[in-house]
Amino acid sequence: MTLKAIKYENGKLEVLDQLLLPLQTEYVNINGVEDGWHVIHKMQVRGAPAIAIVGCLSLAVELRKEIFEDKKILRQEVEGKLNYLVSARPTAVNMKAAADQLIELVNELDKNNSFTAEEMKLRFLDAIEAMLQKDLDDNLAIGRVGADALISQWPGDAQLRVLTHCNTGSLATSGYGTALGIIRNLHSRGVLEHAYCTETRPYNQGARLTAYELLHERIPATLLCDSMVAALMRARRLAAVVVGADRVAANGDTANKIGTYQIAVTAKHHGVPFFVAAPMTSVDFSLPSGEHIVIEERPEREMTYINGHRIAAPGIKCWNPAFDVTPADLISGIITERGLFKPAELLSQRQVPTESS
Ligand SMILES: CSC[C@H]1O[C@H](OP(=O)(O)O)[C@H](O)[C@@H]1O
Repeated sequence: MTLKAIKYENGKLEVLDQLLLPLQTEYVNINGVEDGWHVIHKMQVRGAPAIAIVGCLSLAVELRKEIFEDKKILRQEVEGKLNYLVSARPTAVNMKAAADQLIELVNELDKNNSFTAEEMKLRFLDAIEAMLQKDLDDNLAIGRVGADALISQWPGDAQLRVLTHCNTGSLATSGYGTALGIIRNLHSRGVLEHAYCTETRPYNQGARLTAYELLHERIPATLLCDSMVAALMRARRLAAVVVGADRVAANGDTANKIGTYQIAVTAKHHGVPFFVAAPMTSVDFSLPSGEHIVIEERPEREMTYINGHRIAAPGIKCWNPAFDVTPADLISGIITERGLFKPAELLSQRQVPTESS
């Protein structure tokens, strides 16, 4: 049973407060989009897919409480609140992509005179609530595709040692995870020798969240400081690095948690295949390359304090980008629910419609 970052039932939404993990397990009630915006912005919930799901569900919670008689008012309220939710964190594309799709839906429903305002609202709510299962289905598919890919490029029947960065598991999605889902799948097949997770300063998604998920399921794992990746690759032959993504550009350049780029450079130097695992909802075909991706900068306090204790010299200037961009030429493959693609092959998926759940 994997950890649940998101609990949603009959219009009630709760999110696991990830700022308190792993030592405290507390759920936060989400009563509307204001709550949704704040838990995303403060990173009480995080992870590209989870951000989109929680953001949209926070709108669903709010709409369920209202009765609408005017379709135009419903459409305007939906558009305004979705665009507000997109502003909570700028780099991950999933919330923006979901907002665009839902705004397109609500405009279609508004123009369709066979629907009353309440029927339009119910159709809209169904589309939002379907995101949970769609994301889980995508993650299970990514797990299968990714495990097949890693096994096929690893000689013989030797077990695999895999490194991952940040947290891309059940705590970043609706369940199972993306890159961590591949590690779960390898473990379930009995072919994972060991997983290595980096602490992922300064938010410590690896030390606090990924390590927690791996221990929770008794998956053999070792925690590394971010500075230890090169030494590990020199000491142990890794089968692959697999990481998540916040926004993949059309050419395969990938924005992911800060530190991903230097792991990719290190992997290239050591001849370790480097894979990105992401659902197609994380691909932004409107961006030709990664140079156009907006990189969120977070407050310096997130670097200079741990649990309220200052760890850096008072007064030192800080730079705290939450993401970096790994160029496509450092990426061996992009693992999606539709299959494994080389970065240059990704564009072939641009017009392929996403199956509804
Ligand atoms: C499947 S999660 C994708 C992505 O999101 C994480 O960022 P954050 O924890 O700041 O939301 C990290 O970059 C993961 O790889």
